[in-house]
Amino acid sequence: MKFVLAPDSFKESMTAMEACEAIERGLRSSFPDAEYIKVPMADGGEGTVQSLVDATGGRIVQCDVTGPLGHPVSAFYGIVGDGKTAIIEMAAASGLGLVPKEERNPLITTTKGTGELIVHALNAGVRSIIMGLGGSATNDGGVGMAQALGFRFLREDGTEIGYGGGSLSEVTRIDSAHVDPRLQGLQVVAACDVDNPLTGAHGASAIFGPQKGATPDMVKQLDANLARLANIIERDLGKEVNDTAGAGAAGGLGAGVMAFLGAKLKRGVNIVVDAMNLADKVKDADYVITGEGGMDSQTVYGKTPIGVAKVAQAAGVPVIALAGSLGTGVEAVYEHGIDMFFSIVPGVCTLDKALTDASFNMERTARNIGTLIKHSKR
Ligand SMILES: Nc1ncnc2c1ncn2[C@@H]1O[C@H](COP(=O)(O)OP(=O)(O)O)[C@@H](O)[C@H]1O
Ligand SMILES: O=C(O)[C@@H](CO)OP(=O)(O)O
Repeated sequence: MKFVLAPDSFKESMTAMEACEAIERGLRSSFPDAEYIKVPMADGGEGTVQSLVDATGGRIVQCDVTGPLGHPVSAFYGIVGDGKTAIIEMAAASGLGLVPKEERNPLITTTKGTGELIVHALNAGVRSIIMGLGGSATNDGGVGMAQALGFRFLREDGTEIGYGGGSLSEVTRIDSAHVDPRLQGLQVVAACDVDNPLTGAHGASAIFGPQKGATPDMVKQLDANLARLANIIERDLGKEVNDTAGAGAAGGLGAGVMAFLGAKLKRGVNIVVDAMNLADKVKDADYVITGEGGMDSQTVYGKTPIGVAKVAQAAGVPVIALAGSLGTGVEAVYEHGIDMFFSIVPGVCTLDKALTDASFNMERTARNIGTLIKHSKR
């Protein structure tokens, strides 16, 4: 018997690896000698660094960088086991969680710290980067990141603009003469959590600006500034970034990584599926078990359980999903390769209690599933 355990992290209760371990403990009571392949998954959002580090025997690197408001913050990134690839979650350096609610203002917040994480990783000798986009406090089109890497964004009079989405109204040209030479030959893939374009009614500013503190007037200004940046990028760097799906992720950092790092944008879970060689691992499995904290009608839009289910389905392996909460419309997942899903929560209780008991609840549910499978095989 072979089980592939490929859950996402359960927000605020279990890392993906902890979820794998709890599932394995539960199944082992019926299948003590089965093969358990633990594949801690992620979709490019929070937990991606931890999952890829855990899966590859890599390490987490802590470092101080410029935070979204320009003050130092303590951030981190991961280096996978072979030492050649870094995993960066932009939110670790430039995330909304780093800015108190009353100080949120995308006119001034910068992605410079994300660029500093890249410099740190380059100093550590990496040749490729997987970058998770989402959860940002910024709307600067990745200009702060690019500034940290040596790009200069110049005003009419040749001086450099300051930080934030507001300053982009002053850019008249981009000077690439002093860019870090190590960017040549660096491979970057960006894991986007959304597929919005850079600008317009569905763009970064209109859709995600308000949650970062933008008023309706600010949204207009930010949107116009990103459109201006896209035009200057096209003229000075020869890259068309506005309409690519994902360009609007993380306040336009999606566009920025394409323009300044030559990055490819992908759906986050697909990047992790590739990085983990999931297709190889599920080939001869009897069951694939996936899951995440909450599953609902949104799960089918590229979340981890669906990304995992697609791979399992292609290999003809049945998929079981385990979740904390099952929300409205979760039945949609049946159409996307998930054969059955279960909540691990035993009954009505507070969220605090469900989060505290997560690993016990997971183990018990997995144990019941294991017993059912064992008896069905008689
Ligand atoms: N062990 C758990 N039991 C019950 N609910 C949980 C558990 N873990 C997480 N949740 C709930 O599910 C929500 C979504 O979690 P998750 O799907 O992991 O996050 P995201 O949607 O950001 O990927 C959490 O905010 C929490 O309310
Ligand atoms: O950072 C952002 O602008 C958005 C979209 O990428 O993130 P989230 O989906 O976490 O709101």
